[in-house]
Amino acid sequence: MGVIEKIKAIEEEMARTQKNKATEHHLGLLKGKLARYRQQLLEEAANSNGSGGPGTGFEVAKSGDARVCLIGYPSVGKSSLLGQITETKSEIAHYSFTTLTSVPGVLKYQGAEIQIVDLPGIIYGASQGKGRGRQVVATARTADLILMVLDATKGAHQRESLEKELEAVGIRLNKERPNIYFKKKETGGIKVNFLSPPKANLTEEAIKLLLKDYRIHNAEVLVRDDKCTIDDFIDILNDKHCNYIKCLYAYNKIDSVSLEEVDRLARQPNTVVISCEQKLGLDDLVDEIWYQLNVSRVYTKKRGSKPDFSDPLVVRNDSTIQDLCHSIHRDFKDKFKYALVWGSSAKHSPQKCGLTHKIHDEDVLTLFTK
Ligand SMILES: Nc1nc2c(ncn2[C@@H]2O[C@H](COP(=O)(O)OP(=O)(O)OP(=O)(O)O)[C@@H](O)[C@H]2O)c(=O)[nH]1
Repeated sequence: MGVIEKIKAIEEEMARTQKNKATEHHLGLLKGKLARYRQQLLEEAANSNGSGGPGTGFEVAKSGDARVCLIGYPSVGKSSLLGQITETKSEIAHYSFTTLTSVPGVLKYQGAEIQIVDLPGIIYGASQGKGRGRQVVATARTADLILMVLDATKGAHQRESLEKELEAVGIRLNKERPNIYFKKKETGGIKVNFLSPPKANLTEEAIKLLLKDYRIHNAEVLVRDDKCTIDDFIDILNDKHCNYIKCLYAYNKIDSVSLEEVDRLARQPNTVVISCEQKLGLDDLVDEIWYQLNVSRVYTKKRGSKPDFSDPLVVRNDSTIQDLCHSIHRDFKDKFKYALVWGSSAKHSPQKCGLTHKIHDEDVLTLFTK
């Protein structure tokens, strides 16, 4: 039996199995197997150059300060959106499947450059190993933020099925990595500990059953969060293939639905409502993209001259001067002597700071080297 058939058989068995306390462990085992086979399928795809290596006209080099991937069904308006918020104008035809290769555009936000990649609108079937869907997934994994573009005139199924597809290939949206410590050992058997008694279905028995199925006989497990589920533990077992990515939902074409519907959609979490045609909500969307990326701009200034506000360095929020040095060059921190810092992170202006100083958005720094 091939992997695809095995996946199908497990999915069928899961659909047949009633969900209740008695079947919980059995379902957990099936889910664990399913995750393993899906991983195998994606690995096979990657090895056969299905992940979008050179020559497929798909993979895009990561450039700019952050990457946002657009995902959505054909004709929801991804190309129109890209045309509105980035500097790359992609051709829009009034029929489906115009986006056959990904078109990277650059969104300039107060000097920072955010790469926006439009993925082909064909993600469906990716988890079953079908065609281009796999390549879409491989690129989606590299995103700092996924922007799911949805058609406000269509029902909830479009969002649900995209989420299901992403879920099936190990992309977890708006979720933190489960707080479980797991380490394989050479000897000593299986040791399972809980910081506090489990409140969900992840019990010691469930963990031991899964580990046995994964042929892991020596390991240490510490569940730090009492709300962790069997699914969370399966994710930890398949950690290399799980990506935890933020997702922003953009409902387009709000010009074509009632105000009540716009209001209902806009109240959902992590959601922005827009109309590319009427140019509604686009500024809010760009602000929200920036906010969700969770990055800060830092301006550098040479001694005696004004800072260059047109060309910021972009670092994750909560970064230190050491992180900033690392983003300039791998070895830069070895040359670093001290920095003068202006801005909200400085106690007085300028403050003389070392490598451990935490920088804030829009700080200005002069770096002194040895
Ligand atoms: N009413 C309305 N129509 C829109 C809006 N934005 C885009 N459209 C229309 O939706 C259709 C599809 O737009 P595209 O931008 O090509 O959509 P896409 O998601 O890139 O489609 P594919 O290239 O097939 O993946 C076009 O006919 C657009 O004119 C909008 O805000 N309101």
